Formats: sequence, structure tokens, C-alpha cells
Amino acid sequence: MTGHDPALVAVRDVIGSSWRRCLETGVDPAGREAPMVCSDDRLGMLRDRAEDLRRAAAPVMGDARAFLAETGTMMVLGDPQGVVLDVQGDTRTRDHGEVIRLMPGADWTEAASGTNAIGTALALGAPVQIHAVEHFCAGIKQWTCSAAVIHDPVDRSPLGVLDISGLSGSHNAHCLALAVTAAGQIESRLARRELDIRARLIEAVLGDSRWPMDSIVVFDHRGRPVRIGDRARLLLKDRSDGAGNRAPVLTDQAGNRLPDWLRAERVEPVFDGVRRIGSICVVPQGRPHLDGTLRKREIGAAGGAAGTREGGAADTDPFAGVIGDSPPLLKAKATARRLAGVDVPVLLTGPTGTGKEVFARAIHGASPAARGPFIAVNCGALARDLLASELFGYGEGAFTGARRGGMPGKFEAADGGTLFLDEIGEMPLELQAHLLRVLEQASVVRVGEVRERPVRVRLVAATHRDLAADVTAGRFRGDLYFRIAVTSIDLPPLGARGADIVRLACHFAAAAAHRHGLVRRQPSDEALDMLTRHDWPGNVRELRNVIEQATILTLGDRIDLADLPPAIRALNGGADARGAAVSSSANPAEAVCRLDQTEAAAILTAVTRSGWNLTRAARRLGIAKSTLYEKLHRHGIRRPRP
Ligand SMILES: Nc1ncnc2c1ncn2[C@@H]1O[C@H](COP(=O)(O)OP(=O)(O)OP(=O)(O)O)[C@@H](O)[C@H]1O
Repeated sequence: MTGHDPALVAVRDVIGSSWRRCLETGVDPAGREAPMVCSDDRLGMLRDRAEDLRRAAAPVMGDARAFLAETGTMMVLGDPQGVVLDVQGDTRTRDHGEVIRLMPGADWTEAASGTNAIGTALALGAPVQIHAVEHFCAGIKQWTCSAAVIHDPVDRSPLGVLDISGLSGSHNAHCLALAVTAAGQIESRLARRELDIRARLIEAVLGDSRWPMDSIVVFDHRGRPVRIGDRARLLLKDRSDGAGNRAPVLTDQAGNRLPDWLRAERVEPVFDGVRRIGSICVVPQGRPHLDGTLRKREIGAAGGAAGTREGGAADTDPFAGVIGDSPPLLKAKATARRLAGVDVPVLLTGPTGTGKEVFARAIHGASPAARGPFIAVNCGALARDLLASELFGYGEGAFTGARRGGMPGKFEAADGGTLFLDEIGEMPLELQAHLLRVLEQASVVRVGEVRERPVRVRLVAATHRDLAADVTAGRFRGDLYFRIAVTSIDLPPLGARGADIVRLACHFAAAAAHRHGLVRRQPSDEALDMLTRHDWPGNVRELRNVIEQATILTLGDRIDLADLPPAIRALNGGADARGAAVSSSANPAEAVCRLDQTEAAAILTAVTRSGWNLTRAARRLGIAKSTLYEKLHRHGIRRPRP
């Protein structure tokens, strides 16, 4: 069989079309090896450019070492242009590979080296195995190769290619499956890293008050828009070049096509340490054509600058603090945004700690009542009588000990804003009747009075109970249920939110460091992996607590597996937790490390409790103030910013 005469042989379609492409591009069928296209400098440059890819691939390629040695195969990582960046495998196999230049710096595109797994997988954008004589060039027909393309987790563009090659006799039928699995593992590692970087980018942007959220476009480290403020969106919509409301990709090459407001001088890089994690562009004031909605908003925002924050009138996206992009959370956010603008009660359902109050606040912030107060009441926390007067207030002489002149309740306090009734399922039946009346008549009657006081209150309620079942069982009034539950939003448990666990963990790590004045420490890949596998019965609250505790206790520059509570590490088949228990007594280095952590926690508690009065904190700890200074420095504990 020869590669250069496709008409004479019966080959798989995929091979036939590849051979045709080779013939069209004039590949020499007698070729013996791939061309080397890189000097050392150029290879270094290509490797730098593919730094993220190589970093994600290295552990995966390392893990495959035993399989490769056993099967006499080698693993090859190529860039999206088919140039080999790295190889893994035993010396003998790699020596064989060098004969055909299956080595760093060689070009394995179809156009350069004929039909082969690397070039053909890139041409097809799909995994492929090329067996022996299916190769186009004579010199490679002793080999069998399997390759899969590695895609960018965000836009699925090809980032590279993972190939497993061996002399045909040794090549194993499982190689294609392994190539696909390894490429998938590299993609997952890239996805996790991408999420981590994006979380840090958004965190950096949100934490910087110089940037008006309405007027910015945030680009990721590859120049892709991550977040577009409303004003910027309007401007994009306004463009006549049909770009719609999508922000352009910010690349050097795209320079000429970028709109005026996106010129280089308007783009500010965002760094995390020394690494550039993205860019931000502030849309110039007054430039875009504004429609009525935006004008109204701007006027509101200007008025709000002098007003109080308590009203929750935010000039940022009220949902920005609701972290998570998983499909169920996005769905909940979309419904919440829609309902925020309509004056109807909203019922938030979901297990404890899923963010019902976070959503309630965001709904308030995005509602026309945003400038009014947000008042929260937990209906499960108060006895029946207290709850009645707490909610509806009481008149003078309503009961023994009642205040002169009476007291307004939370309904009156929330007038013009939002009342958040948490655990509404715990509300006694007779109070439910009272609540329904207030909702229907938009007026409240204080306990012990007959006078009606008009109130304009937006009600957001929450429960972890199955209210429909409670209605059936007679524990909850059907009329109230139908009044509040038609517009309900179900918040998924954390375990159903996939990659949100990573986003939330990074967010909480940054927030905890900020709150305690500590150096920012992000969870390591291993820690994130473990967090992702935990089932989180306490949902987001539990995750927040775990990360906050780890942030305070860790001494390294990352939150590592060892910093996570044993209950979470126990997930790792129990081995990790058992290891931790054993090592705490058996491994002196680790024991010292834990002692250190305990000391850091004690110091942090003392300085926090003494309101950062170091003389008092030192006294509390029974150490000299100079020793306290030294220890604060050593543990990297800094006073929180006000
Ligand atoms: N999507 C989210 N993004 C950021 N923080 C969140 C999110 N969801 C929850 N949290 C945080 O988790 C903690 C618990 O959230 P929240 O109190 O809103 O939950 P809940 O469902 O109202 O709980 P419960 O039913 O016990 O009252 C809070 O610290 C909150 O800030």
C-alpha cells in the first residue's frame, strides 16, 4: 500500500480525505521524517506562549509514565500549529522517535509531515488513530499514533494536541482512549485554573472602587470579554458594524478593528502579583448614545452618592456578590433579576446555607425599591407573641411593659423598601392570616390598635421547607401560599453547582484574607479538587466557614489539603484523614507546623478581640509587646483595612 495513490487502495474515509489534502499541498510521500522548524530560541518562545497548557499537561504526562514504559510508547504534547513542545517516555522509545523527528521543535502538521495523528487530529478537530501504513509518508509507516485535540475550556478553540505514538508492533489498542482521557484531564485542569483566574480578576475589579461597574468591560488574560457593564453594553449595541452587544476580543491583532473607546490607552491591565490576569476598559463618559433607561439610572446613581448605603442603592450590579455561573444558579439569577423589577412577592426555597438571604438582598438591590431599607426577620427565631409585635408593631398599652407611644414593627420599618421574612414556614397560622391582610391591603395594624397605617413594602420570603406539603398538612395557609409562592425561585444545593464550588472557594479565600488583614492565599489545585468532591450538607455557608478557617490557619502561600478540616480530607478514601491523625503524633515537622497554626489562630483571636490594641492583646496572650510584633510579622497577620 502506498500513501500517494489513494485511488488504488481501500482506506478509511478519514484517511482517504487526509491523503487527498496531502496530495493537494504537495507533501512528499517518500518523506522520512518531520521537518524541524524551531531554533532553541523559537522553541523557548513557543513554550512560553503555551505556559498554561504545559503546566496543566505536565502532571498528566507524568502520571502516564508507567503506562508508556510498559507499552513502549511515548506521549507528545504539541501546540495548535502542530509543533511538538514536549515528549514523555522511556529513553529507548524517544530515541526511536528522534529518527523520524518526533521531538520538540518538529512540525507535525499534515502539510509538513503528511497524514499523522497529531496533524490529522488538528485538521479534523477530533481524536484520531493512524495505524502504520495509513501514514502518508514512507518513513513513518512503522508507527501507530493516537491523538486528541486539547480545547480551550472557555471558547473551545484548539489549544494544543496530545499524542501517544509507538512502533506499530508495540502500540496498544487502548492508546486512543488514553489520549482522549489525558486530553480531557488537561482540559479540566485548564478549566479550573481559568475559573480561578477569572474569580481573582472579578474579585480585583469588584474590590477597586475606581472602576464604575456600569461603565466597564473586563477582559480575561486572553483578551476575551468576561463582564460588560450596562453602559458599555449599550455602546456596543449602538455600533453600526453589526457586532451586536458582544464585546470585541481584545487582541493585538484586532487593534485596528477595535472601537474608539477601546483604544490601548483606555485599557488598564489587572495584575495578580506579577501575573497579568486580565484587563479593564472604562467606557468614556457621555460617549454612548443613551436611552431613557440609562439616563434614569445615571441620575439615580448620582443622587445616591450622597445618600446612605443602607438603602442598598448600588451603582454596581446587585447580583455581583452572588457568586456562581453553574447552569442552575444562572437560571435562579435570571429569574431573580426578572422578578426584581416587578412588584410581586418572591419566595426563595432551598436547603439551609444556599444563599437565600444573599438572593433576597440582590433582589432588593435590583428592584425599584433599592433606595429604601432592607429589613430581615427570622420567623423561626422568635416566640409567637414577640414575632407578632416584631412584625406588626404594637400600640401603647398593648401589653404590660409596652412602651409609651407604642412601637412600629418591621413592616413599618421596611416602608418604601423590602421586608425579608426568613423561615416563613415557621410562622404560626394566626400570624399568617395577619400577614396576608397586610399584603392584600398594603396597610398594617399594630398589635392592640385598630388604626390602619399604610405601608409600601416589597415582600421576599424564604423557606427550606416544602410549603406545598405544609399546605396539604394544614400547617400553612393555602391562600398565603398562593399569594407568595407563584413567583418562587428554587436555590440548588451547593453539590449541584459543579464548578461554582471552585469559584466560591476562591471568592471566600480572598474575602477572608481581606477581612482579617491577611495575605491573600488561594486554595491549591489539590485542595480545590477535594472541595469539589465534598457533598456540602451545610451548602455555601459550610464552604465559607471551611475556607475562612483555612485562610486563618494556613502558613503556606496556598490553602493546601492539610489546611482543610479532617472531615473533608476523610473523603479521600479516609486515607488522608488517617494519615493526618497519625502524622500529628508521629511526624514532628507536621506537629510543629500545627503548633504554629494554633499560635497564629490564638494571636489573631487576641488582636481581634482587643480591637487591635496591641498592648492589651500582648497582655491577654501573656507575652511582651515586642514579641507580639515579631509574631504578627512572622505569621503575616496584618490589621484589616477599615
Ligand atoms: N452565591 C453566593 N455567593 C456568595 N456568597 C454566598 C452565596 N450563597 C451563599 N453565600 C454565603 O453563604 C452564607 C449563607 O448564605 P445565606 O445566609 O444567604 O443562606 P440561607 O439560604 O439564607 O441560609 P439559611 O436557610 O440557613 O438562613 C452567607 O455568608 C452568604 O454570604
